[in-house]
Amino acid sequence: MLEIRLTNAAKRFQYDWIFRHLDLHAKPTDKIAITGSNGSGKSTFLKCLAGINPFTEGETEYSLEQRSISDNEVYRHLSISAPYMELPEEFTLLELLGFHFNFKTPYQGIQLKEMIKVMYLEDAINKQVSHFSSGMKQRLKLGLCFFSNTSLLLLDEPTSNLDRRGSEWYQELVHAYGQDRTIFVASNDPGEYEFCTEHLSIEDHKIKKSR
Ligand SMILES: Nc1ncnc2c1ncn2[C@@H]1O[C@H](COP(=O)(O)OP(=O)(O)OP(=O)(O)O)[C@@H](O)[C@H]1O
Repeated sequence: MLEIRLTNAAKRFQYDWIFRHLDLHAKPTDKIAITGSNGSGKSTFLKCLAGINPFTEGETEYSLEQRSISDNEVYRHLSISAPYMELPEEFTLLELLGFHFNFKTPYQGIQLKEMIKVMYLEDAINKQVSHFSSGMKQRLKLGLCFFSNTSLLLLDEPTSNLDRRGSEWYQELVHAYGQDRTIFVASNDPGEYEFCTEHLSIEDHKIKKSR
């Protein structure tokens, strides 16, 4: 189970500070919402946590079962779903899942057939991902996240492109596959993070915490 400690973390692009002076201890199974207005830095914060962008200042410590994980190993323990993350569109669904799970272990041994059923994509098994609707792609992105055996899930606008049924499905996914994992949700839609017990709000370069 993964723990994250940030001490005095900060991010700046050129001369613009996005956030500063952040201390955070995310414990295993914590569910944390990141909120803030458009352009406040929610996605940037998730990218820093994922190691896609580096923090400008501060210390980051990741540990698994009390054992420290080096920065270049962190990616093995996390999954991210975000609007800016591309799917390999030339694959069919079955090819993509086969490829992905060559590298990641399935969560609790779940089989590809079961994943496809849970994502309600049975009719698209041999369809190229480039021909998926935006909602189908979003279910696939979230499925790849939740069905990979990683301790940290980073979800950026998780229900974008999902209809009402899809949004309810997302809640069920969190409930069925997210209980024993640390989850961060970057969002401005309360429906996406109602299960979160901690809130970080980014405004004016400051991050405010509340429960
Ligand atoms: N690579 C970059 N270089 C320079 N500035 C950047 C870069 N990435 C993001 N920014 C800036 O950082 C700020 C925060 O952007 P970010 O996408 O994190 O906001 P957000 O809160 O996720 O917004 P939204 O709710 O609109 O998705 C914005 O002013 C953005 O222009």
